[in-house]
Amino acid sequence: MDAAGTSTTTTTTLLLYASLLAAALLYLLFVVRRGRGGGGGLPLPPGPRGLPVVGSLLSLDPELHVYFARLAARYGPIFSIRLGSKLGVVITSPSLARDVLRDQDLAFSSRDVPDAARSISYGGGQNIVWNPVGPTWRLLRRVCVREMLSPAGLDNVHGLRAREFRATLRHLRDHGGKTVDVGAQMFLTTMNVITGTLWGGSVGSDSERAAVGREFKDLVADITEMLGAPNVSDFFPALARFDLQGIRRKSDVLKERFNQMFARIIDKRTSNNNDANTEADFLEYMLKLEKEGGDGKAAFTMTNVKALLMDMVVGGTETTSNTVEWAMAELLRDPRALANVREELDAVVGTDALVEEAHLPRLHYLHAVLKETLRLHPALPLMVPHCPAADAAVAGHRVPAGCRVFVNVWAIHRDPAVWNDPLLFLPERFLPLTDGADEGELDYIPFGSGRRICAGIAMAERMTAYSLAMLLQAFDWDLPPGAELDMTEKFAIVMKKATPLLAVPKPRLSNPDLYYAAA
Ligand code: HEM
Repeated sequence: MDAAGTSTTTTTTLLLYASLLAAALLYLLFVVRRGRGGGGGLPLPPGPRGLPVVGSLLSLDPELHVYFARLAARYGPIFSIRLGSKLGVVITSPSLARDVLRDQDLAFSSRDVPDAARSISYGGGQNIVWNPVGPTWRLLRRVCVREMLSPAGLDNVHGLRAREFRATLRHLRDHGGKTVDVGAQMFLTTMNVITGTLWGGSVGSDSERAAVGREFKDLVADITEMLGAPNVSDFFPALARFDLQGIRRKSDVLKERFNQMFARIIDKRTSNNNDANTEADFLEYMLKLEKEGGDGKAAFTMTNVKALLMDMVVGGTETTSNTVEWAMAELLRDPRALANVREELDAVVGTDALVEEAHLPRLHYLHAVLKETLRLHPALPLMVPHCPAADAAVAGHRVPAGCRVFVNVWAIHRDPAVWNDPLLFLPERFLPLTDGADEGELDYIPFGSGRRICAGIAMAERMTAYSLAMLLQAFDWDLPPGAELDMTEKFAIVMKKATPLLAVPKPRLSNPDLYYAAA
């Protein structure tokens, strides 16, 4: 890290500590401490004792998934940790993950909404991710999964994906020999596919769309940073109104920028409403549902329309593009696995044609590479935390209502009791694709499980497979001269590579015209 970066980090850390100190004092001043919650007889899960008032906040490691894995090694597969006035409960075994996510799915299906997320999700209760399970959540999920994210919904916009992938292909071809930021490139492609699926061509020309894509990219990066930032308002909810670190103010600004972009896109669509060429895309479907007012069980408002657009744009982009970036990084340091992917691509597609989505079902090794990538680098290492609405019991321990339940997927996926050589990148462990993971025990859960399972699995699987296939079928890749691969992770709600993967593409298709073929 350079000097400027170090000083920014130091300032941020000092600010956090100062806020914590202020929070602790304010907390003591303003809050009458409540008792330890409804008895229930069962003990809380074991865990570090922590300090009065702040709990374990001062010993938190920014790499939260690794820190929690260390604590699990000491306290066991269920432990509790107090962070300010909040209690966290961390699950680190496949059988307890099954208990929480499947056997007691409904009891654990609420969310403890972080302050930043409340702002970004239009006050909470308006979108899928941060809504408790209920009629609104059901309606929103059904709308998305049925109309946009199901295999059939995805088939309807197959042409759009092909066009966006061809545009990326051309861009990389024109960059042949120059260094490319693989994750940033894949982010733009994913963003264009997702926004294209949401509102089709209503944003205008290609260059306008590229500009919108760039603006969204910065906004999504800022939002995931806000969601991952340790926030005093979350550790001491009674102090949230003071917004001591200004995170809510920043989140409100980001939300408003998104809001204005969505409003522009919706206005443009509604003013073109009589246009016979209006596409039957997801936005059109949502606007129709908004006019009807819902499904009779739950209302569907313009705020829901925007909150759902936010879910798709924020939930679908970095998760997908980071996975492709990790897969490329793993393959660039494993020539044997890379050669296997190539051999399969050459057998199924060859080098005289472009890879198409129709080829994907025959690319078994490539799918195994992606599964292995998500095993070692799950996009959401602690998932989206769950929350019991009432006191619950797990493995003889009390899990109090309102606490934040983390499932450490990252640690479960590296558990030597479950996986042979857990730290090695071995796609073969997923061949044939049905083997290698015990569904019953939930030892492989990159998309979660139960009611709250990722709503975008079909899209994620198609996009990651198509992206990786395209990058590897059409190009050879080298690291820039003198560069070394750095596989360090950076924890955030969506885990990143600490340093972006930079690599140099070299075209390998037999006919240069293929790179410029129309979809
Ligand atoms: C490799 C890519 C992806 C991974 C690894 C991933 C993983 C996850 C995980 C772990 C959760 C939380 C599950 C839980 O709370 O139990 C989740 C939730 C969600 N994901 Fe994904 N996701 C990916 C891509 C996508 C895409 C492409 C979309 C949509 C365009 C999407 C939409 C959602 C939504 C809406 C939720 C909230 C579900 C709910 O709370 O009911 N995801 N995802």
